[in-house]
Amino acid sequence: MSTLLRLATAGSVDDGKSTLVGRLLYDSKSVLADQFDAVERVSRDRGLASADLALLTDGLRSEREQGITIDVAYRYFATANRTFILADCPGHVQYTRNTVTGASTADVVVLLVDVRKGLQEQTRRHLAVASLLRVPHVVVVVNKIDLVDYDHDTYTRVSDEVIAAARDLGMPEALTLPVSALEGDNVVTRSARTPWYDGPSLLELLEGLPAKGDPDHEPLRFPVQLVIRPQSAADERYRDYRGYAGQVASGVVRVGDAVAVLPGGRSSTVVGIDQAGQELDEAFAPQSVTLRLADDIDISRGDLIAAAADPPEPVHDVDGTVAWLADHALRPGMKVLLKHGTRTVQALVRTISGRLDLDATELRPADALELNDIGHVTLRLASPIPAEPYVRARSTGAFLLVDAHDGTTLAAGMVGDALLATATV
Ligand SMILES: Nc1nc2c(ncn2[C@@H]2O[C@H](COP(=O)(O)OP(=O)(O)OP(=O)(O)O)[C@@H](O)[C@H]2O)c(=O)[nH]1
Repeated sequence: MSTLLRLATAGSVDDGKSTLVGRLLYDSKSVLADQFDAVERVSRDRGLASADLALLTDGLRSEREQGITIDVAYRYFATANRTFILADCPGHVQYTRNTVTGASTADVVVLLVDVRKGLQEQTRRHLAVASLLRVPHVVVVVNKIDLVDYDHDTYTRVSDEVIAAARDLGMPEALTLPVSALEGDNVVTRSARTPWYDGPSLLELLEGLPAKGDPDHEPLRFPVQLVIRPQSAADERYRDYRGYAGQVASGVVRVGDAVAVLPGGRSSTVVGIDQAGQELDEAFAPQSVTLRLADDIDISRGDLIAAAADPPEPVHDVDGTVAWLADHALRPGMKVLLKHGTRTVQALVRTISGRLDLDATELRPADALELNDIGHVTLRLASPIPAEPYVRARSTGAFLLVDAHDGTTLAAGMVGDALLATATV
């Protein structure tokens, strides 16, 4: 089993995310010497006394991609014990969009709080999003502890506040720790300046978190990205070749497995699993492979190959919890595109059944969802999708709402009443 850990950072502007990530990369020796030289040079040019580690992170952000990752940069780094994929979300105004994007695939969210400010509205919002997205672990870094002279009581007050808020949002215990990203206290090594804290450093904590669940216990979900049929294969062996390429979204697929193809519902058996010219006996999430089936079924991009014993039901109506990410409001009657796995269908917003009130942690009636609101909606689809509750399957329970005209992402959504389940726990 891989010990890969996906982490996302979140926090309000200036809480120190860039500095923390830079410190983590630098102190864990994940930064190349030439990158650090460049940071020292720029810091000197700007008249700073010491290297500004936030510059390491800003370099990372310039690697932004298009589309859904537009506001999030990903970076791999590794220690002797574990490989990490870091989704770094800038803390500007549209914090929810970034948090949702980064956190939707994360095993752990590292949430920063400035010890002098304590729990903020945005901290609550980030906790709510992490809770909705069922991120397995939340680590709250109580940062800038150097600015309160490493005071134990101040830390405890903030830590207690955060833990209570997390509990109100139905989250399992949030872990908290005192940190100075600037000075490096408790980031990679434990600090002598916080003798009252006997827990692990941030890196030790991240290295020790349990890895993702065993894919063997999850049902197979394989969204088809591409149908492969060599038209003029010179080699006779490939003349009748027909394969379905994609990425295993969850579970394991083995040769001989019975599968259902959705939304049509036809069933078949896996007779081959190909990957880069090799034949495999099995493949598991998140491997990209090509499946061959025993029967000649009409399958196209956007279909879902699922375990025959446990297939999701294709539905025309979807109840969902959405984080609204657009500047214009979401209102009933609006027409959008819904992207689910590799399938895109037209959708009509029928009702808004509520908006999450973060202070009361409950749903309140609403006519519209504004930028960064989290709410519950019902959607009618032009053609069915095999949707299943997000609480059951994170990979196939998630969807995006997209603007039909310009393709921008309007909302990140989760099938089902994740909100109510969360808010009433
Ligand atoms: N004293 C002290 N200052 C810190 C600490 N961490 C960050 N800072 C300072 O706080 C300011 C903001 O830090 P950044 O890392 O840029 O903040 P950010 O949250 O990443 O902000 P964005 O990149 O805009 O999202 C900078 O001046 C940092 O040097 C800390 O632990 N102690």
